[in-house]
Amino acid sequence: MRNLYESVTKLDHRCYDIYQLPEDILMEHAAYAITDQIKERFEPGAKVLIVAGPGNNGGDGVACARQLLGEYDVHLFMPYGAKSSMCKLQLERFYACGGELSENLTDADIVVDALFGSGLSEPLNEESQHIITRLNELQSFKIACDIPSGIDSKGNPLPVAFVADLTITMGAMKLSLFMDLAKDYVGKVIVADLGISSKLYESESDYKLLEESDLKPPYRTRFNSNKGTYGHLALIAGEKEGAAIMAALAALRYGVGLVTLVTCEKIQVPYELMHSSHLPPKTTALAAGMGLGMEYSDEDLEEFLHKDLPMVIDADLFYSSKIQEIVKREKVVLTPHPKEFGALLRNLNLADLSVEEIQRDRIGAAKIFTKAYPEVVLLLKGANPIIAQGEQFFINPLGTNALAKGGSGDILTGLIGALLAQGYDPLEAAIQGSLAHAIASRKVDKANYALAPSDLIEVIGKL
Ligand SMILES: NC(=O)C1=CN([C@@H]2O[C@H](COP(=O)(O)OP(=O)(O)OC[C@H]3O[C@@H](n4cnc5c(N)ncnc54)[C@H](O)[C@@H]3O)[C@@H](O)[C@H]2O)[C@@H](O)CC1
Ligand SMILES: Nc1ncnc2c1ncn2[C@@H]1O[C@H](COP(=O)(O)OP(=O)(O)O)[C@@H](O)[C@H]1O
Ligand SMILES: [K+]
Repeated sequence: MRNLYESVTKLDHRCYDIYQLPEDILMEHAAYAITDQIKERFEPGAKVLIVAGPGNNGGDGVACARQLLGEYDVHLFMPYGAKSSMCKLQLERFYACGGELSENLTDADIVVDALFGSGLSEPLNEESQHIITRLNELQSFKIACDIPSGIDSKGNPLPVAFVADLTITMGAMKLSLFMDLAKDYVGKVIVADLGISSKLYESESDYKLLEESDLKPPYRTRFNSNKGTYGHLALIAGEKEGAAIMAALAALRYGVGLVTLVTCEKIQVPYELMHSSHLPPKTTALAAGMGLGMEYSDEDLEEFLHKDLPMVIDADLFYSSKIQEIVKREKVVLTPHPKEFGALLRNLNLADLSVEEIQRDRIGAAKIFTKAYPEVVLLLKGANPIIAQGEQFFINPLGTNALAKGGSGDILTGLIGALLAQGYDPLEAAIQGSLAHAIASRKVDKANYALAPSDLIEVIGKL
């Protein structure tokens, strides 16, 4: 798990004021992190095009150009010259080392985008848009310095933004790089240490980035155990019972001892699942909402949901008035996708936001909910799901687009339900369920268009 920050300005200032590390030292390290990646990936002599802007993001690029001079075929293009004092200083050093500016954009093995970083403050003018479009067309390996130019501080791409293979972000991970709308632009994201370890550079943060090493599957450690030791998950099956069946199969695969589908009607269920018209008395957690439809009366729902059990709620229940009571309970995880989240916010009279408004400020939208219901765990689905409770926010960047298919969400509900039933607290169940879901999506040995829910269930057994 890594810290994430809205801005690192405060952290940079701590370096100047407390650690006595001036901007020059930080910038030299920032530039070297880019140089290092180029040297690791390309032989000396490779052609490097660096596009540097007028501020300190440009300064990083110019310093990198100087570090590569003599060993690589360096082309430094500066459409707006150097304006910040550090950028000017770097340019003087570049000239002193024999560097010359390029007049044009040129094809290259590697492109470094150091046009704008955290200082992007206005819409891109036509020239910048043209430059970025041209860079995006090149077949080069593309590195973004700090943040791809054209992505704003909330992670929203302007109409034109640089598409990187690798983003080297300076000092610490930024929230903006892990918003859904930025996912097609950032490529792989790595952090550059700026001459000081991350332990000293970073301060506490309420925002965390989940990593593969955070996954802790529910391995069994007790030898003297029986099915009851591992909990009993009840899933309410509704109009589209397939959704609850998939969730139930995922739950069984993720370690829960007993799984029962609860339904008003007699349905065919796979032989490994149980089936009942009542909530089993020893139920340890509930999952409800997926495929529920509108066939249940409030009384039916009351019968199934009356106990104060840990529960994960999904899909159709976000549209039901029942949710107004559920969010007041303890041990609740909600797993809406953005459209369902909009409905939930309206249902609770918290806000009236469109899907686009939610996606442009996912953290802000999540905060509207967590401020009103700080006990409830919210998992806002998406390309990079956000898991939030109170003031804590976790982002899971590990899932792939293979998950963009009907049924993926049902599997997630099953995984979270399985962990709740096995005694995980709701926040941990949501984090661990989301990690298992995302990591499984990478382990399915199929083309990314081919993933079916059953493939995910299979792989979940081999994490
Ligand atoms: N502060 C520090 O100690 C460090 C800063 N670093 C770098 O510094 C960057 C931030 O530098 P700055 O604050 O100078 O900001 P930037 O370099 O990101 O951008 C500011 C410059 O771009 C111009 N500008 C902004 N938006 C524009 C637009 N849409 N069209 C045309 N011009 C535009 C501004 O007028 C200003 O000249 C970081 O992203 C990072 O790359 C790193 O060197 C690490 C250390
Ligand atoms: N492009 C993507 N990258 C990563 N994860 C994704 C992507 N698209 C969808 N997912 C994940 O897949 C699941 C889809 O859930 P949902 O939209 O509820 O689908 P369904 O209701 O059909 O099961 C969510 O967990 C979401 O985070
Ligand atoms: K940049």
